[in-house]
Amino acid sequence: MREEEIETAIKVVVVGNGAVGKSSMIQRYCKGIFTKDYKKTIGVDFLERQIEINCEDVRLMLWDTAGQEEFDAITKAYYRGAQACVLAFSSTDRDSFDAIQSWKKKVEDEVGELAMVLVQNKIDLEDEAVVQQEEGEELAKQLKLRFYRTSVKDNVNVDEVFKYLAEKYLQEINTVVEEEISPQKIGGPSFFTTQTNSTTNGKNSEKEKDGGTITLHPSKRRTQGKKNNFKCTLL
Ligand SMILES: Nc1nc2c(ncn2[C@@H]2O[C@H](COP(=O)(O)OP(=O)(O)OP(=O)(O)O)[C@@H](O)[C@H]2O)c(=O)[nH]1
Repeated sequence: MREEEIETAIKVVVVGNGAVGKSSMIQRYCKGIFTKDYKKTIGVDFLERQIEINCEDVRLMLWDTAGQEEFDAITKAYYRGAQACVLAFSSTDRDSFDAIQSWKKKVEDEVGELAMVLVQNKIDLEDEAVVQQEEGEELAKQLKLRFYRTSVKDNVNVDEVFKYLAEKYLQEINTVVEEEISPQKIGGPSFFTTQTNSTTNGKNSEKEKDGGTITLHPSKRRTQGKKNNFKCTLL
């Protein structure tokens, strides 16, 4: 019998103008709370939550970055190593919508390509809305990103945003492993299986003698050097 234990950690950065609801979104997702008070983030903050995707444990490390430009130098350093990103704007703040492309660029300049999603927050504030749903949809189409409309206050779609990013990231990384690793090199496809049908070759993996643990090191080419090790235990 063979049992698999996989742990993946994903660094997610949440970016966007000040007061769009980045801290609130992370707090809602990780702690299940919402507060009306606005406390400007100074620099960066960090929370994490563990979820399960396709029977796989995934640890999401959520980095909350300040929206004000004065903190750009600090926050940029924290983008490095990110594997996923939330680009957030607020329904009630046109400037935050107009700034999305520049946030995207700031992150990509540091990290390269990564799993991204566009989020329109504060959809509960219908009367104060200055950005329409269609505009968000249009921008998402243009940027080729999935679009979510959230209300952190009413807890609408917040879980979905992070679940999508985790799934997208896992899909990408598993494609890398599948693309680059030929089963023949390790003596046939039955040697190693995961929920993703990933296999490995001698270069990117080690089979440790004790307990039959295999550690997969996905290619650095598509992951831009980020470390994401899959651990599977064969029983
Ligand atoms: N009505 C409503 N208010 C929200 C929502 N999300 C956040 N807020 C409020 O918006 C304000 C700003 O939220 P924050 O989460 O602090 O914003 P931020 O993007 O982290 O701001 P910076 O730290 O300055 O970058 C707070 O008063 C929140 O309570 C929402 O979905 N609906």
